[in-house]
Amino acid sequence: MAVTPESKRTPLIAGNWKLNLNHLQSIAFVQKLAWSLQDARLDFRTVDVAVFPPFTDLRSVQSLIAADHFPILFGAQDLSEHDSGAYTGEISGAFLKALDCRFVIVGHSERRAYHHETDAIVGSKAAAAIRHGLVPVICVGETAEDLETRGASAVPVEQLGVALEGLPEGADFVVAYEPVWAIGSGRAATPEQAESVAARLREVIEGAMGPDAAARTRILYGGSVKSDNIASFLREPDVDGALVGGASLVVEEFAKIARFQSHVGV
Ligand SMILES: O=C(CO)COP(=O)(O)O
Repeated sequence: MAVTPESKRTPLIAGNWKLNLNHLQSIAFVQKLAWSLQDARLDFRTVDVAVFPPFTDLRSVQSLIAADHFPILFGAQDLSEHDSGAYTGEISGAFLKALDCRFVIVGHSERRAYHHETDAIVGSKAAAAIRHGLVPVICVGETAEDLETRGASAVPVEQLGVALEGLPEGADFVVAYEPVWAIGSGRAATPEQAESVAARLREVIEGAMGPDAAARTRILYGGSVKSDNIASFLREPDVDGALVGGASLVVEEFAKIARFQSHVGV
């Protein structure tokens, strides 16, 4: 879908910490990140910066951000598809909302692979997020084998189609296109590859949720994003930010990614 620069959505730079940084480390990290971005005079009206700590860090991150008015957003890495009941170990959307989470990641490829989350479960989690006023970051992406046998977009298109089925009209959500072969491999997709899948995903959103949703929904790229390749992705018309793993654990590197507009023009 062609988008003029004026209609570009506010970029979202999101750091998925995965199973890293305990609650004490998360406090130090968020302080340093906020100071670094404020020092660099990042204009927070032009970019949203969010971190996704482990559940046990959320209270610490919430308290710090609220107390110091840091303009940093945060979310959780997963939630339960259930709202309450006998589901040992699960965390509900209501619990996350009560900690001021804005976002929650659903369907990360690591959860699909290691926790056997199906497209239907991911859809049900996305719906649970919306039910509780959270913005789901719906992750989709093909494995190396999918890429070889079915091309880049077939699996992400299928995954997103199912995830959107149970969402109400007007739902606010983010999509993250993360090719599994690019995650943690140091081998990022090219900006052209990311754009080509992102454009297909935008068509899926348009088909399922209508043209307004397609125009306003942010589609992120994830997989070996670093400060030296971020700007090339953000130049693509349908790529509206990044979901960053490894590089989001190093404060200076993540701050540099968040400041992509200053080090290379887009
Ligand atoms: O999985 C990712 C973010 O969710 C990407 O991880 P890397 O940035 O480490 O490749």
